[in-house]
Amino acid sequence: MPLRRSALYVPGDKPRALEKARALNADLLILDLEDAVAPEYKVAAREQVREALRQGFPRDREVLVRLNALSTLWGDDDLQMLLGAAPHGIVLPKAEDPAEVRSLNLGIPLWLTIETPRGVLRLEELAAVRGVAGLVMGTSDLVRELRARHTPGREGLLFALSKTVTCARAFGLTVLDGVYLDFRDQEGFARACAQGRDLGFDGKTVIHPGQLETVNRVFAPSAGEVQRAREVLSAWQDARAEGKSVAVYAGQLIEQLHVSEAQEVLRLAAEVAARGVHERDSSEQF
Ligand SMILES: CC(C)(COP(=O)(O)OP(=O)(O)OC[C@H]1O[C@@H](n2cnc3c(N)ncnc32)[C@H](O)[C@@H]1OP(=O)(O)O)[C@@H](O)C(=O)NCCC(=O)NCCSC(=O)C[C@H](O)C(=O)O
Ligand SMILES: [Mg+2]
Repeated sequence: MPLRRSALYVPGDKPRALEKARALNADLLILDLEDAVAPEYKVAAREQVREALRQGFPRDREVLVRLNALSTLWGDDDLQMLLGAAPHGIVLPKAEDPAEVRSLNLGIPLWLTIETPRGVLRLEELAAVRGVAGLVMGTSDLVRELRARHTPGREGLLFALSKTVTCARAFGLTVLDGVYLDFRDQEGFARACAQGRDLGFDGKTVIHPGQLETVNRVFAPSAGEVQRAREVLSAWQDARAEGKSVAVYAGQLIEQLHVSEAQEVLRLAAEVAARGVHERDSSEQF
């Protein structure tokens, strides 16, 4: 699975943001035609996104586009534009109907936003549709629809968050956590990132460039985790060379599954390092 720690929503009606996004350290960009764009700018935004895709983005960036729901005035035209422009993926908002998702299997990977109670209830069917590559939490819509509240621990969302992660894992999909709206609050944002990581998300969607450094750091293995992974592998190799079926490292039992975990940590760390030059070069403050 590619490195997908951060996914920045970029409003499709803001040429300055579309331009700026090219140089930002987001693993994915989600060019947005849906909720970031007011109705009167929908048509212009579609043209601006088409032009941005035509001009292209850096090679190591995955570029997705979130279209308007197909039930809206704009959805069908958005889809036609995207079939021609061929981004790396199409993000469907408010996904809840597996038949509609099946009808969108058009050769471009599909990402589903899970942000309605019906979407949560039908997750297994949605995640199983051929062509679906990832699930994206839409926590703002979901909080509103559930009549829950935005709390620091996101208690009202835990069922949906965990069910989405579980379904993504069951079907081999990438899974991204929802946005943190208070984009100047770095401490609260770091806690929300850590919670998402600990729940099993691969990364998190963000709304502002100033959130990228934190999300990229939290969803990457720490230096301590990398060190531990190396030592686990070394302890395992020693144990196997001695003919043992399991190893003990730092007083803990190590089995094959822990070896696989350690290998995954090192794989992610290598991918982060490969991006690192680009990230260290960016000293811009927001
Ligand atoms: C939240 C914002 C409206 C804040 O905008 P602003 O006050 O203009 O921020 P700054 O002045 O601090 O911006 C500094 C520079 O960064 C550029 N910028 C800002 N945001 C972005 C962005 N998202 N992508 C690219 N570039 C960005 C500005 O242009 C400034 O550049 P410069 O001119 O060089 O100084 C704004 O950040 C924003 O609009 N964010 C995105 C909002 C959005 O996409 N919303 C929809 C997605 S969230 C959602 O719907 C989730 C889900 O569906 C759910 O239900 O949960
Ligand atoms: Mg939404």
